[in-house]
Amino acid sequence: MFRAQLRRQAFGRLPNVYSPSRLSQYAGVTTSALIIRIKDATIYKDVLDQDKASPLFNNVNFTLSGKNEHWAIIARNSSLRTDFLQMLHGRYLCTPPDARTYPQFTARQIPLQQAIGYIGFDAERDGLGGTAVKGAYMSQRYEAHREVTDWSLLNYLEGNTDLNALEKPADSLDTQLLAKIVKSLDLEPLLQLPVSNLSNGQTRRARIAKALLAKPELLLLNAPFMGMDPVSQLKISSFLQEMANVSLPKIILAIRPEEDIPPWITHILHINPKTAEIIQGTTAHIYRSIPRLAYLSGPFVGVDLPTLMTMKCNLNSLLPRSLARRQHDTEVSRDYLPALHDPLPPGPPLVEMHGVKVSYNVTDNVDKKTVLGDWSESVEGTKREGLWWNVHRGERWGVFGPNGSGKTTLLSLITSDHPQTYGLPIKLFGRSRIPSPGELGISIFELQSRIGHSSPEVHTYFPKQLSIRRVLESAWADTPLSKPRLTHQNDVRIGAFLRWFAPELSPTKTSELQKIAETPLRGNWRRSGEMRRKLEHLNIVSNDIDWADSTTFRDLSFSSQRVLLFLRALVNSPDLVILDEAFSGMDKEVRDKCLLFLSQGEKMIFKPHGKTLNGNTRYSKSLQADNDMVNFGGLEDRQALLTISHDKEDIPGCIRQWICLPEPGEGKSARTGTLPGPLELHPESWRKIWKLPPRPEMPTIGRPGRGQYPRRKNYKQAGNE
Ligand SMILES: Nc1ncnc2c1ncn2[C@@H]1O[C@H](COP(=O)(O)OP(=O)(O)OP(=O)(O)O)[C@@H](O)[C@H]1O
Repeated sequence: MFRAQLRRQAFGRLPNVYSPSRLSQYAGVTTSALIIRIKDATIYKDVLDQDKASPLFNNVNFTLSGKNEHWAIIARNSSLRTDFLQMLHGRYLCTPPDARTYPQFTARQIPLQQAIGYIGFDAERDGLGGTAVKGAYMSQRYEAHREVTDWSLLNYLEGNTDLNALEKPADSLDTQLLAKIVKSLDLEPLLQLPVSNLSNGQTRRARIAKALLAKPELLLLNAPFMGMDPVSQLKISSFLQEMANVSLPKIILAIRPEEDIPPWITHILHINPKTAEIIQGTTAHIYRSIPRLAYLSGPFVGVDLPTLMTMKCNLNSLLPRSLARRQHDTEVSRDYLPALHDPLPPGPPLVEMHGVKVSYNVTDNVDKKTVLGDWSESVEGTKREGLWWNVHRGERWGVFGPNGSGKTTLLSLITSDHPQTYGLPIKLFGRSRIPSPGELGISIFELQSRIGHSSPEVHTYFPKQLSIRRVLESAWADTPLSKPRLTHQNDVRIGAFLRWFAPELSPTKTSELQKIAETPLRGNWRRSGEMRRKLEHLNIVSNDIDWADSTTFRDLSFSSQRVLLFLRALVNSPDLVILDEAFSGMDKEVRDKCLLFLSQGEKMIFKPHGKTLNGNTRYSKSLQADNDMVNFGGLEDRQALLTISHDKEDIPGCIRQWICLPEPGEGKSARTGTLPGPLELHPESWRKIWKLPPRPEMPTIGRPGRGQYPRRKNYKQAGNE
């Protein structure tokens, strides 16, 4: 009776999904012991939205107690995850105002800004924020020369990033904590390095360290594992668990549904991407409510369906029928490639590296650091120093390796952003950078016209004031800001790209093409003369894509900016396409659309709600394909592709060759291999690339079903007690 009363007092109405375990969990917890208490709240982005009655979240109920509970916020859409964490952080308008309270912080009079820390890696920009200085131009990252404002990582962590830093007393720094964090996050060897030289993964670790050093009571981490190699992911996850276990600080993670949910997470809050409806409870409870989540990111992640089927587990109750059927029937990848798919025969070499070694501070024996090629390998039977690697036309490479192993450095040698490209034994498109007797060197302008490149670095330094159309046009220019050399064909190609991606790029999120596709015409309308005329008319008049002139790169969301840079890398059909973390930060559906476009161009469309009886019915020929008006048909055989990603979901299905760089300082050489088909349909290959141990036995979810435990007799026979 008393318990029921208390429950009513603390929560009012019950949360959207309520589990008995959750009920008992809060019985006995007084309101003042709660860290966050949100009850029947409606959240608006700003006051104006309130007038328009378009809330971000409706009827939010959420409680974070001081108990040993660890929450993960899961949503497919990056902006939903960010908005929810920001809402927990005290941002946005809450109605009624007292529906969102922070009882513990209020009782102890700790200001919210001090009590709650937030770091976002997802839709927010990389880099170390305003507290540190990133290079002013892309190649500055790879230079050995240091400016006075090139703060070291130690300066950054200690907060000494003012020019008169020495005049500031280093009072509040907890040196013990600093030492512990630096050790646990493997930052020790990087402490004296300028922050602008850190790799993406190293930068992320540095940001986590900085946030922990501020000693918040609660730390909100948005997509902390994005861009981290699988080994670092595990290390950081167990370090966060260690901190969270003692509530120093308490941690809430926001992750994507396809990411592994760390095993120490006890509670999940899932946000529906379409309706923003919230479902929450213990992990076991959520896996039972949303079996798809258990399959995608829970204990079954990475286990292919046939293996799952053979496991002693009541899968029927776990997997929704449609998913089971789809996984079973489909024999094509997301980008419409068959499960077994031979690589293309290699053409002439585009990139030749004959013993490449990248070192910094070579004149200083103490500070000398080799970041790539610090090994010897067997080349045609002879031991040779450095990296020996060729990329041929028709090849599709995945470039892998732990954070800091030199992947971006390797690609920067190819794009020539790295100053050492000139002195190293590298040939690009058959020529060296510097002229040799009887041979002209390849110019930077020729390189730029033959390489399409999208990466977090390109994103950071790209001029944001350009219109969407100008961004695509700049693929035919010497630099993003110089005048492009355009022909009528280029214009038609740009129009085709803009139309295909109008739902992602235009302010109205609609596409004229879609409207035409839905126009009812008589007879075999998709292939009628009338349809063709309509499509041709679009190309001539082009007023359906006027928005591309009036909308700038800056106006787009982070995910759409990434889409635009991906399209820029493809639009002029360069000989070599380099996609370095090009899909990170994109929403899942958008990323899959980009992958399909890379492989099939305008030929195929994906219908998320198509019939699932036969996997192929989800894909159908496009209007353009039906009317022989495909302008871009995906990556061509004469092109080569290089992709970098730590996320297996971001690897294009066409990748057949892979190279994995060793851990820096390991002395081992790079490993190479091939894939039998799309990585998505060969999940075991991912473990092979990363040399990961076999997956542990699948844990039991919820109450064990029949046959999940060995019979008592066999159990004893096996020598167990
Ligand atoms: N100017 C420099 N001086 C010394 N070391 C540098 C310099 N520039 C880069 N590095 C180091 O080179 C190494 C390789 O960096 P790179 O960005 O190529 O790694 P990566 O494999 O792409 O990592 P990530 O997966 O984290 O993006 C890193 O350890 C980085 O700190």
